[in-house]
Amino acid sequence: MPKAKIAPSMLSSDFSNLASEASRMLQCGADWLHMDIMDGHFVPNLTIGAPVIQSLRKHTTAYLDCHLMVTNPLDYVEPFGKAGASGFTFHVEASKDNWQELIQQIRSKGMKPGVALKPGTPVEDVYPLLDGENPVEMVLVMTVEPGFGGQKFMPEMMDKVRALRKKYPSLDIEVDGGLGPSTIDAAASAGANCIVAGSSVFGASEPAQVISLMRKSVDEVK
Ligand SMILES: O=C(CO)[C@H](O)[C@H](O)COP(=O)(O)O
Ligand SMILES: [Fe+2]
Repeated sequence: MPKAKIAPSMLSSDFSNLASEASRMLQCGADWLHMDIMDGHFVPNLTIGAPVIQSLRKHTTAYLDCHLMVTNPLDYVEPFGKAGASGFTFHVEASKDNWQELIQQIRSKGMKPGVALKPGTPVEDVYPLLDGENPVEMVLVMTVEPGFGGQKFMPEMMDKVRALRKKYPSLDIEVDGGLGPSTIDAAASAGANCIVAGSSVFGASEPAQVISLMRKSVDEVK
């Protein structure tokens, strides 16, 4: 299984101090910064867009792992590429008829393509995006309904992670929603290696300890 990537979700940060919150997380040992993009339509919440990514990019060289919970992901590819996004993960539910073009465009703008799936979406729906000649490089398995931080982890989603890990041993598999010290072992043993964690990291008195505990749990899985 690929190495652990711990990605604090900046959704739980103090947005008025985004650059310093980002550098605090990197100092605490974060590998990636997870950026939640919500359009108020695909999900019932509105967050940030390309201008904020562009502003943050001026302050850090870190990998910006962008999770696009938007109805028309193709419209976001060019602005996010220009803004300096590193990963561009779109939802399979929002890309039924244009995922091939999406993947190709994301790559052509220098970003790493990923696909996300909501709890109600069967894992088989992402297989075509992994089996073609231009596959995505990461699958994000939602472990809560997308839209808000601070929700409860859905352990039944681990069946999807296990199925993906069995079929794609070297794939980056990300889990997102309700991850923290009490749920990391379930996710790691199922085969997840990219771990998004918002409230558990930002709510901790020692975020570095939470990050290192989660990394250890993933990297100890054989
Ligand atoms: O995509 C998301 C919500 O749609 C967030 O990344 C996720 O909820 C992280 O927050 P927490 O760790 O608090 O659950
Ligand atoms: Fe997310």
